[in-house]
Amino acid sequence: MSDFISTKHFIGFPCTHRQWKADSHCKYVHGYSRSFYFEFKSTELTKEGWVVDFGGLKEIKKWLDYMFDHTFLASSDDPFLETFKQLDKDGVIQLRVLPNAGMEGTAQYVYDEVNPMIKKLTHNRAWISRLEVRENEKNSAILIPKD
Ligand SMILES: Nc1nc2c(c(=O)[nH]1)N=C([C@H](O)[C@H](O)COP(=O)(O)OP(=O)(O)OP(=O)(O)O)CN2
Repeated sequence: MSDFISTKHFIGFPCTHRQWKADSHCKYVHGYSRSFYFEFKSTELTKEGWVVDFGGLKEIKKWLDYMFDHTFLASSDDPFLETFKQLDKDGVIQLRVLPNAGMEGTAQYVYDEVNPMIKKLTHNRAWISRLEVRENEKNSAILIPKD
């Protein structure tokens, strides 16, 4: 029995974040166009011979748009969270809160949200075997789930 992997690259998600615990300039709000590179794995293919349908991932794209398209990402323990909530209320930013807004934190968050979507879509036939979250051409974090 072979393992099959298919991939999908979602690109162009302009959003901002800050790393409030950093001593460097990363503590200031800064923005990038993020991208998400998924690898999906299965040992069993669909009747068409696919791991996942490349065109069947609209729900995932919709969720990524909600989270990362023209949004302001804050870590849930950011001391300025209340200020950001007020800015969201005032219509200045679209606030999205996650446990950690950095690249590794985002990879974990996206994996936790999207892996169940893939499993549901494929009736547990396929899952995320690797996920790379990129903030620009230089920097990314890769999550490889434990089997
Ligand atoms: N492992 C991680 N390291 C860093 C993260 C991260 O999420 N994971 N994030 C940051 C900053 O928030 C920022 O995203 C990177 O800024 P910077 O250190 O300035 O990185 P540059 O690529 O611009 O650095 P150059 O030296 O100018 O190439 C920091 N680290």
